Amino acid sequence: MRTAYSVETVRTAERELMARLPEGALMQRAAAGLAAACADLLGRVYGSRVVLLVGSGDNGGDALYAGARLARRGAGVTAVLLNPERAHAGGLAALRRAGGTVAGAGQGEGLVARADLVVDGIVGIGGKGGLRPEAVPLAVAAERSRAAVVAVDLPSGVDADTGEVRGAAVRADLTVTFGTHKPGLLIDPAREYAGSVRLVDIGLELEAVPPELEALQHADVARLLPVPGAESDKYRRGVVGIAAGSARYPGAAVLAVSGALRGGAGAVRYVGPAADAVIARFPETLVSDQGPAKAGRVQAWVVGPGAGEDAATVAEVVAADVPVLIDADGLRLAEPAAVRGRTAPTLMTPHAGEAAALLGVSREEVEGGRLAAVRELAGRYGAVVLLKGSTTLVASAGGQGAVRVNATGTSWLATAGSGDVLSGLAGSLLAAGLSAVDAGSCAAYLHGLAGRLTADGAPVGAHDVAAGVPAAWRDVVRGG
Ligand SMILES: NC(=O)C1=CN([C@@H]2O[C@H](COP(=O)(O)OP(=O)(O)OC[C@H]3O[C@@H](n4cnc5c(N)ncnc54)[C@H](O)[C@@H]3O)[C@@H](O)[C@H]2O)[C@@H](O)CC1
Ligand SMILES: [K+]
Repeated sequence: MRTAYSVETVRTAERELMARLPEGALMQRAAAGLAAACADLLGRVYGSRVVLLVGSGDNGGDALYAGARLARRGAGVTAVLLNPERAHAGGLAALRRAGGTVAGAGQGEGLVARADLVVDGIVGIGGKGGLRPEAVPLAVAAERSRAAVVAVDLPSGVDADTGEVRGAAVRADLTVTFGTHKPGLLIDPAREYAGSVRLVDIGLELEAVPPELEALQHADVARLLPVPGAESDKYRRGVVGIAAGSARYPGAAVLAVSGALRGGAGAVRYVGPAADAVIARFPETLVSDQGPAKAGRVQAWVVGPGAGEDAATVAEVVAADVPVLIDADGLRLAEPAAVRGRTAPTLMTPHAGEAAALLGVSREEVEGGRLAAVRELAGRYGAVVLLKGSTTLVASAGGQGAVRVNATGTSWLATAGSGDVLSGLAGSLLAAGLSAVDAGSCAAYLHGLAGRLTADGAPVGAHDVAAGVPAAWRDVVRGG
C-alpha cells in the first residue's frame, strides 16, 4: 500500500525526529537523496549545467545542499535566489564552498534556457497559494527549456494537501519527495505537474498515524480479489443484479453486464428493457422481465447506467437490503433521503460532472478540488463514493478517514461506456463479498489496468476494456 500524509502530520513527525537528531541531519538526508536522483537523471554529472531555483525556506535549503553535492562532482551549478536576504544561509555557504555560483532572479530565465537540469526549490510544504508573481516567469522558462526539471518535495505552486493548482505551477519531470508522499502528488490536477515521483526515506515514523490517502498496489489488490474455493458454486460466489439500460440506451446494459461477468460473481442477473441485446451478446446472463424486487435473489445490485428516466426501478433497487451500486442516471434519479436511509452498503460512482450536479457546484470546482468533493459527497449521502477521473478517488461512507486513490488508468479510458463497464465490475466484486470501499477501489484498479493493457497507446472502445479485465486480473494475481 502506498500512503500519503497531510502536511500537518509530516510537520509533527519531522519535529519529533529532529529533536532526536543532530541539527541539520534531516536536511542532509533530503539533499543526499535529491542529489542522487539528479545525478541519475543527468547520467553524466561532470560538466553538466545545473540551475537551482531557490525560495526563502527549507525547500530552497534542500536544493542548495543538493547543488553543492553536484558541484563537488563537477557540475556547473548556479543558484537563482528569489529572495536573496532570506535564502537558506547554511545551504548557500555550502554551495559556494563547493564552487557553485549565485545569480539574481533577473538572470534566471536566461540561465534556465541554457540548463541541462533545473531544480525547483522555490517552495515545498510551506507554500501557500499558487506561485508568487516573481516566480512565474521562471516556471514558464523551465517548462519551455530542454532541461530536465526536478521538483524538490513537490512542484512549487501546487497544494500539498489537496492537489489543487491555482494559477501557475512548476511542471516537473521528476519530483523527489521526502519521508512520505504528499496527497497532492497522487491527486490530479497536481499529480500531472509532479512527473514521476521518487520517495526518499529520511527516517520519518508515520506508521501509527492514519494516512490521508492510500493507493492500492498489485499485492494489495491480489489479496482482496475473490478466489472461488473447491466448495463454491455460482450462488456461493455471489449473484450480481444489473438494472440498467433503456430502449434508448441498450448498450449501457450490455456494457455493465460485460464488466459484471469479469468481476468474480458466480452469475449475472439482468433486469430491464435491453434483455434481448444482453442475451444476444452474453448468453450466460440470467434475464428477468420482472422488476428488481421480483427478479430473484442477488447479493448486490447495480442500478443506473443508461437508465434514462426510470426512477421507479432506481427506487426499487435503492430499497433493497443488499449492497447497491448507483451510477450514471441512477445518481440523478435516486432520492437522497432513501440513499441516506439505507442500512446495507451503498457505492455511488459519479464522474466529475455528475458529482458537480449532486453537490450543486460547477464541474470545474469538482475537478479542481477532487478530494474535498469526494469527502463531501460521502458525508452527505452516508455512502461510499467513487469519483471517477484520471485519478479515481474512493471515500468511505461518511467521508472520514483515508481516501483511496487509483492511478492505474489511462486517458484512453475517457471513452463512451467505459463507466458502465466499471460499474458492472465493481458490482460483481460487491456481490462476491468485498466491502464497498474494496469493491470500488479494486474495480478502479483492474479497470484502469485493463484500459492500459488493451489500449497500449491506441484508442480503445469500452467493450475492449471489459475484454481486457481478465488479463489485468491475471497480471495482478501473478504479481505484475
Ligand atoms: N522540516 C524538516 O525537517 C525538513 C524539511 N525539508 C524541506 O523543507 C520544506 C519545508 O520548508 P519550509 O517550512 O521552510 O517551507 P518552504 O520552503 O516550503 O516555503 C516557505 C517559504 O516560502 C515562502 N512562501 C510561501 N508560499 C509561497 C509562494 N506561494 N510563493 C513563493 N514563496 C512562498 C514563505 O514565505 C516561506 O519563506 C519541505 O518541503 C522540504 O523540502 C527537508 O529538508 C526535510 C527535512
Ligand atoms: K519545490
